[in-house]
Amino acid sequence: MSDAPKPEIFKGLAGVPVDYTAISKVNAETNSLLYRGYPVQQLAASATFEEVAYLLWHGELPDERQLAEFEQFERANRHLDPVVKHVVDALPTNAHPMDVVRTAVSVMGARDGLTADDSPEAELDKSKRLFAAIPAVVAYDQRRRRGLELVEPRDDLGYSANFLFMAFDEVPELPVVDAFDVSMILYAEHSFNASTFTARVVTSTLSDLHSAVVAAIGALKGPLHGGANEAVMHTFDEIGEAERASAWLDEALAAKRKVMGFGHRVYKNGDSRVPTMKAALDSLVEHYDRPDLLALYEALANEFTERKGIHPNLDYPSGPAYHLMGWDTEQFTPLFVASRVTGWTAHIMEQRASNALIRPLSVYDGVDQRDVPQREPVE
Ligand SMILES: CC(=O)SCCNC(=O)CCNC(=O)[C@H](O)C(C)(C)COP(=O)(O)OP(=O)(O)OC[C@H]1O[C@@H](n2cnc3c(N)ncnc32)[C@H](O)[C@@H]1OP(=O)(O)O
Ligand SMILES: O=C([O-])CC(=O)C(=O)O
Repeated sequence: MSDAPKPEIFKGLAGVPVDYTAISKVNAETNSLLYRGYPVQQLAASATFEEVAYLLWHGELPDERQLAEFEQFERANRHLDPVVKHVVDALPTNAHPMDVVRTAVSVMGARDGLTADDSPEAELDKSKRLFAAIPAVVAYDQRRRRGLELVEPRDDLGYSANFLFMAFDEVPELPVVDAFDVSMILYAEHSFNASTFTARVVTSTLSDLHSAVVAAIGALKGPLHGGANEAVMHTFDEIGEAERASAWLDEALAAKRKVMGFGHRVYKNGDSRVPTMKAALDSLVEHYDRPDLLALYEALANEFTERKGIHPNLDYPSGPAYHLMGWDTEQFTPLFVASRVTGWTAHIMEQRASNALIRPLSVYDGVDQRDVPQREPVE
C-alpha cells in the first residue's frame, strides 16, 4: 500500500453539492421544502397531485385551460397496455411489487415510439404518459395477487380517486382520496435523493428517459430509501401493540437494528413533510376508527425520538396510512414510485438541458503495482 497522504473523501457524498437545481429546495435549517418556490404544505392543502405534477415539469402551476388539457391527457392514457398486462401476468405472484413495476416501466420503454427522441417535447410527453400509466400497473398487480380481475379506469374520476378505484373496485370516500392525494404530493420530489441522483447519472450518459426511471426504481427499492415505508409496516406488525413498543425497542437497539422510518441524510431535526402526512394519517385513523394503530405509532415515535434524538421521516406516517387504505404492505413502495416519477422525470429533463457526464473520482486503496507471476510452460 502507498503511504502517500490520502485525499479527503466524502463517504456517501454526504454534504457534497454536485449541481444546481431549480425544481425543489430542501432546507434542513428552516425545516422546509419548496417545489418551484411553493411550500409543499401549501400545495398539499390547496392543490391536486395533477397540478403539482404539472408544476414540477413546467415550473408554474397550470391555469384553468392548461389543467383541463393535462387532466384530459392523463385520463386518456390511464389504461393498462395489454402487452404490459401480459408481461405482468407472466411474473410470479411472489415477485416483489417493486420488481413488477420496474419490469413494467422497462416494457413501456421498449414499446415507446419516442424512446430515442430526447427533444424537450418528447421527454415531456413520455413523462406524462408514465405518470398516467403507472397507477394501472400498481393497482392491477395488487389485484392479481388477490386472484382478482383487472378494473378498467374511470375517466370521470381524478388521478387519486381513479387510482384507488382501480385497486379496490369501489369509488373511495373523500377523506381517503384526500389523504392519498396528500401522500402523492409529499412524495413527489426531494432534490438529489438517491433515486433521483441515480436517474440523473443515467441521463448524464445520454441514455433514454425510461432507462433512467427503471434505474431510479431500483434505487428507491432499498430500505434505506423508499423501501422504508414497507419496512415501517413490518415493524408495526412485529411490535403488535403500543404497550410492547418500549420492550421491542430495547431489543432492536441492543441488536443494533435500524428502526425504519426514522432518520434522514439531510434533515436532522425532523422531516418537513411529516406534520402534513401525520395530519392525513390522523384523519384516516378517525375515518377507519383505528385508535390502536395511532397509539402504536405515537408510542414508537415518542420512545425512539426521546432515546436517540432521531426523528420520523415521511415513510413513518405513510406506511400506516397506506395500510389503513387497504394496500398490501409490499405495494407501499410502488405507490412512492407512482408519485416520484414526476420528480424523477423533471430532473431527467433538467439534467439533459444542462448536461455533464457524472463521473466522480475514486481514491485507489488497494495493493501497490506488481507484476503478474510468469508461469513455467507446462510440458
Ligand atoms: C423517503 C426517504 O427515503 S427517507 C429515508 C428512509 N429510510 C429509513 O427510514 C431507513 C432508516 N434510516 C436510516 O438508515 C438513516 O437514518 C438514513 C440512511 C436515512 C440516513 O442516514 P445517514 O445520514 O447516513 O446517517 P447515519 O446512518 O450515518 O446515522 C447516524 C447515526 O444515527 C444512527 N441512525 C440513523 N438512523 C437510524 C435509525 N433509523 N435507526 C437506528 N439508528 C439510526 C446511525 O446508526 C448512526 O449511528 P452511529 O453514529 O452510532 O453509527
Ligand atoms: O431526500 C432523501 O434523501 C430521501 C427522501 O426523503 C426522499 O427521497 O423523499
